[in-house]
Amino acid sequence: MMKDEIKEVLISEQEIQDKCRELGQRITEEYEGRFPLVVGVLKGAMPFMADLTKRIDTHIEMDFMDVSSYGKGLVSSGEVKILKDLDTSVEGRDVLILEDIIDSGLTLSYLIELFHYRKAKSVKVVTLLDKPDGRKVDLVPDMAGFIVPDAFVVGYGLDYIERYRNLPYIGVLKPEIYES
Ligand SMILES: O=P(O)(O)OC[C@H]1O[C@H](OP(=O)(O)OP(=O)(O)O)[C@H](O)[C@@H]1O
Ligand SMILES: Nc1nc2[nH]cnc2c(=O)[nH]1
Repeated sequence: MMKDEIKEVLISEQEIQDKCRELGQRITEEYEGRFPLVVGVLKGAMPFMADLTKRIDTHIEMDFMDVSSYGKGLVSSGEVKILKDLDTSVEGRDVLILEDIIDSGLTLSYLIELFHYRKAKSVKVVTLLDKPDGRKVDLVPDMAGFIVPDAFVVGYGLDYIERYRNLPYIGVLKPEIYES
């Protein structure tokens, strides 16, 4: 079974759900009456977007972007390519980007710059996981769920070669998975 391939659970399903409730409350308070555009970054942010937005008790608009850093697998190359753009204009909007993880920070710094260039009124970032040790650019999220160590994590949207996104928790894989 898939769960037998996990060496260690770092963040449990319950901890993730509790964090979504807490972040949802903070977002509700901050964005009440502002009708923000909440942008989920595919594919990784999909489970977080689904759970977190249900905890936001004010009107929001949801949209998605699919960006890919070239070089799949364990290492990000730093080049970002738009695979699916927003359906909505960000001009004059309060944009809240939802990410599953910030590692090098390259994906997000690209998106933040892009949304400012497109004349968003404000651009903020909420990430479930923050891996500060992986940073290649100076970027601090406005809200972060959990700090994770400098290890490759999977689950709850995060993949290894497109697998493990459907795990309900965050964990690290057994070393033999990378060898096979
Ligand atoms: O801070 P960075 O080093 O840029 O890494 C973070 C990005 O990497 C992952 O996405 P990926 O490009 O693997 O696409 P995916 O969400 O479709 O798996 C993750 O979902 C973040 O978007
Ligand atoms: N699955 C996964 N994707 C990432 N993208 C950037 N860092 C990570 C990570 O630790 N795990």
